[in-house]
Amino acid sequence: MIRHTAQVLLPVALDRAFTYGVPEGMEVAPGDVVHVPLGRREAVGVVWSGAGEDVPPARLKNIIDKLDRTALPEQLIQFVDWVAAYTLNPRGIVLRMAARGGNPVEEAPRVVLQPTGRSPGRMTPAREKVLSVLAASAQMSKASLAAAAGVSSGVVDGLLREGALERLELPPEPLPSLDPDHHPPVLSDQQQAAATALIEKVRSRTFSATLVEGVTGSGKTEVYLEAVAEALRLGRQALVMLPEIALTGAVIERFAARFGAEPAAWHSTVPSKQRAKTWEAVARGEAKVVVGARSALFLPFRDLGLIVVDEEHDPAFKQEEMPIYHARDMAVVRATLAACPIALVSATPSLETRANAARGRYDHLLLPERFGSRALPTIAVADMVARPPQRGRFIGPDLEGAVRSTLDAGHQALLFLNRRGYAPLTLCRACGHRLQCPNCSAWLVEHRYRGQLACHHCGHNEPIPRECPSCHTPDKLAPVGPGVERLADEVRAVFPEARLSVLSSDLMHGVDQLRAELKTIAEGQVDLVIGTQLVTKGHNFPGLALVGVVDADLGLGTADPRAAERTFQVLDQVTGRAGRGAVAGRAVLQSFDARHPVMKAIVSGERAGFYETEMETREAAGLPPFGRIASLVVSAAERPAAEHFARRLAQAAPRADDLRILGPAEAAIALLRGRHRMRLTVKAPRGFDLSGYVRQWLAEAPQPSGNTTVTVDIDPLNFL
Ligand SMILES: Nc1ncnc2c1ncn2[C@@H]1O[C@H](COP(=O)(O)OP(=O)(O)OP(=O)(O)O)[C@@H](O)[C@H]1O
Ligand SMILES: [Zn+2]
Repeated sequence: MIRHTAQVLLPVALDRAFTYGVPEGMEVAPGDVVHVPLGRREAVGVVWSGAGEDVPPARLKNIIDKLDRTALPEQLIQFVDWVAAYTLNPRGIVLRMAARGGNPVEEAPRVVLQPTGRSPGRMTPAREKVLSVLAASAQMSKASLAAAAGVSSGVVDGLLREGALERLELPPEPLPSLDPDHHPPVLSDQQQAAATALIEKVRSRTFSATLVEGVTGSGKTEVYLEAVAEALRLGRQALVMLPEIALTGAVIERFAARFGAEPAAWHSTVPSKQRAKTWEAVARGEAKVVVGARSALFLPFRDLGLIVVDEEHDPAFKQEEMPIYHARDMAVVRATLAACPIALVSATPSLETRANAARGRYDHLLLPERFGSRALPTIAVADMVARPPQRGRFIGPDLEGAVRSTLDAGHQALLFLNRRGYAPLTLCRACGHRLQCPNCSAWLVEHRYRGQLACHHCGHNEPIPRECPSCHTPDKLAPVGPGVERLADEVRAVFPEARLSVLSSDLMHGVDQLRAELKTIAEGQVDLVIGTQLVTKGHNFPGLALVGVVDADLGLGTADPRAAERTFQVLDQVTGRAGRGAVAGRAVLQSFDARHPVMKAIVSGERAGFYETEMETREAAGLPPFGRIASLVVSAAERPAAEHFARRLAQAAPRADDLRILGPAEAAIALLRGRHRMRLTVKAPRGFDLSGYVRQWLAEAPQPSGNTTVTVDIDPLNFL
């Protein structure tokens, strides 16, 4: 007899699916979530399509049972396979992203009380009050009934016992439905044109990709909300992806104001019970709009009608841990599979997306002006060479003057410094020793508020020592350079009267506190804000008149080929927080290199010119978006092992036309979490199948042994 079998993919670091027998009487289809035996354990897996391996009947194990969960849609299965094949992550690891819903929790029914019409044995004033409250609103929960009547719950219990009230179980409350016409805005002509174009795309029910490029404050959010509304009208689902979960709070409020109810949120801090509910609601097509971080891309949408990637240029869309993938790029793939439009939204698009628009692969919608009568901020560079700050200070005279006049006028100012902690480096003034992480090639960052030195790469923490660990001289350790904590000290000394808020991820206890703080700022209860990149993204602080960038050169001195692009994006975005309300905005950029093309572009607002020059530079160097890159990082506990294997790997690389392999070279962070790292960089022309090439290379090359590992990053953003 031929036994019926099924392929089951498990959410673990394996690429292949396993073959299991299907017991008599059980029916399974691709996407079904099942329990299977795995060694001596039990595991949850997903029935996959395609062939598994042949298993001799005697060794074939049966599926244990099928879970009571909505199956993963066919499209999600295809998507997992696609992402795994492109990124070279094992399929099981990618599946784990898609199966994150966890087990659905049986929802307790809502219990309410209602009158039976029978009178209690004895009537008291308290009992009368309860019954009269219920007469007005037929059903209530016990707690709210007692509260509304102003009696103890014992009174209600008495009425239940005597049969004057009865219990009723209601099904769980349905999700609030979003109304596309709840509160539509009046759009400007420019906004309306863009919105109409997007709405047309949603109606067409085919794949298209559109870059929505609009200056900060042009109303990009308002525009894509119209496309979301159209998806709602068609009864279809929409996914809106944001780079930062701190942003979701404000965005969800805007959605709620626009549609009369909150969309579903999906990110790492959503409690697991809620996640399970949301996962199911998305799978059943009941959750129509999801606002989430990159992992929302792996939700089991039933009928996806639109994807929006807001702040599409943001590097936070790239997940740097397993599975390594770029959520913006994979979102385009997802839209292709779903045959729906995708909108990539930004004030400063990535060069990749702009190049796709220039090649005509993406449509390009422009919003060149701010909404209403608001203007973009005027921007000036404060030359730190010509007019340096006082010794030991970081705010120069130009910026200090600008802050002072802003505060005097009763307006808000923001000082941006993308460095957490007190000082990025601690040095011994007796012997010159620099305090370094024991596990990484990185300096330890002083966090004075919590009295620790921390490594921002591995999370290592140690108390701040009193004496130098090298020469043992006491009290000679000195901070070098500023972090936001040190800047805060300076600000307190220079502007003692200002109400100050310091926004840095490590100073906030969770997303809720951060959101509360952002709200306080938006409401104008703070005069001066000091913030890291947390404050640059998409926030609306209506009273903010001045943005001061303390170190505008910070991102430029790196070997990252995208350094100029990144700096341009960050500076445009952070200066774009100024002047969004009634007061005009301005920005001051402190720079030691005032003539740098990035500073010039930001000051003059010559965006097109900047992009053109950057494109030319990239093209000349064969870098993305004109060429392709993959990187292979070999790491091992011992340096010689990493070096040796990296060399053997390089030797085993198949020859290919136009393809170059650089390295192995020591990675910029040569030691990370106690592992030595060597980097191989593959450069290929655009259109080259890099995933296929690297897959073949790794299959034919010697396999790493011991603790040596190889991490593949297709289209890397991070070159450290
Ligand atoms: N048509 C409109 N009617 C009323 N208010 C609008 C309209 N368009 C934009 N606004 C308001 O202008 C501000 C900026 O709009 P929005 O946040 O959508 O811009 P954005 O382009 O997404 O900005 P950024 O890229 O800087 O985050 C918001 O407070 C928004 O409510
Ligand atoms: Zn470290």
